[in-house]
Amino acid sequence: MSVGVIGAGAFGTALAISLSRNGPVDLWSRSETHANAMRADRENRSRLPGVALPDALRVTSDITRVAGNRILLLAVPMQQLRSVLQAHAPDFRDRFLVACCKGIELDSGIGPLGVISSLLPAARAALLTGPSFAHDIARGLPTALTLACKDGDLGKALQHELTTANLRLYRTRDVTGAEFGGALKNVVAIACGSVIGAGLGESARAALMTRGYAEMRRMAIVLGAEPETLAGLSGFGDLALTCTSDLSRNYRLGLTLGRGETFDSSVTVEGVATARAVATKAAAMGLEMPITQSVVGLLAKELTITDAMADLLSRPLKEE
Ligand SMILES: NC(=O)C1=CN([C@@H]2O[C@H](COP(=O)(O)OP(=O)(O)OC[C@H]3O[C@@H](n4cnc5c(N)ncnc54)[C@H](OP(=O)(O)O)[C@@H]3O)[C@@H](O)[C@H]2O)C=CC1
Ligand SMILES: O=C(CO)COP(=O)(O)O
Repeated sequence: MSVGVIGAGAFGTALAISLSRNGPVDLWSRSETHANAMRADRENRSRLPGVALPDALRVTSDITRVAGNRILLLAVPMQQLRSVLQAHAPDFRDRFLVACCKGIELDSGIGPLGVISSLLPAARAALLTGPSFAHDIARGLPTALTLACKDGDLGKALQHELTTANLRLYRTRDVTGAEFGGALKNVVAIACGSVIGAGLGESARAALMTRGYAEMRRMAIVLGAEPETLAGLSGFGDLALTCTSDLSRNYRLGLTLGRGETFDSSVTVEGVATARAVATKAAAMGLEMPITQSVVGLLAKELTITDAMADLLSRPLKEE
């Protein structure tokens, strides 16, 4: 099946590079100028510098051209997914849509597949998520991801179509677990970056990763997810990657918060909106999510790291 990628950012470009090892791939940018530059340079200098675009990767700013493919990967930031779908819904009809974003929508509290089904109820959709940095995928380094799809047969077909020699896909039907694991790990990564940036040590980071994982499980399981999904690539796997590497933008934002520095607001950091969305949702569900709450407070500058740690350490003692 032919593949098109919507969104020529770091991840969309990396996936297009990787998949073009299987056959031709169309990569769509909303900007004609950006598409022209990528075609001329055979590189995405603004979002993924240093990796050549293979000949089989065709760059376009023409939505009808990319939408001619059977499988469309949606590689745009979570908070933009709805507007992209609204703008191009007629072009996406009868396509297999694979959301590649990680987050929870701020206004609705739902994840990428929820957004797709709210706008296109008949769409056949899946989610691609898990531990991977765009540069690693683009350079052909070994990577394993999760393909989540409620429809088992479609999930199998997409798993085969989107696996490459270096990109190995596992599949699950637990879309809720995959959506919430991938979204919440970014919030925990901001928390972990903050404590490292503030010089509070590796032990504090390990505590936040573990208790953050407990928050991920708590919310996802109440929403119907399987615990095993949270323990898999889309949950624990991505948590491990994002909370320990300064290649992660979420972790780097945390580092700057911890150091009292400012972060470039043009960079995509999914955990910012997701922390707020999840905190609101947790309150409505009556769930305790103290680390998420602390991240919301830090981002809003209502809390310092010292306050946040004091709050977390003084919570009532309980069983693990
Ligand atoms: N980078 C990574 O390593 C990974 C990223 N992801 C996920 O992929 C998703 C995208 O991230 P990433 O590619 O890194 O982000 P980038 O910031 O690199 O790129 C975002 C892309 O989306 C485009 N875009 C934004 N809004 C719209 C819109 N309304 N219509 C059309 N295009 C739009 C941008 O276009 P423009 O340049 O014109 O603004 C840009 O090309 C995120 O959810 C992220 O969590 C997942 C795994 C790894
Ligand atoms: O999702 C990612 C790794 O799996 C990328 O992380 P960042 O969005 O924090 O850069």
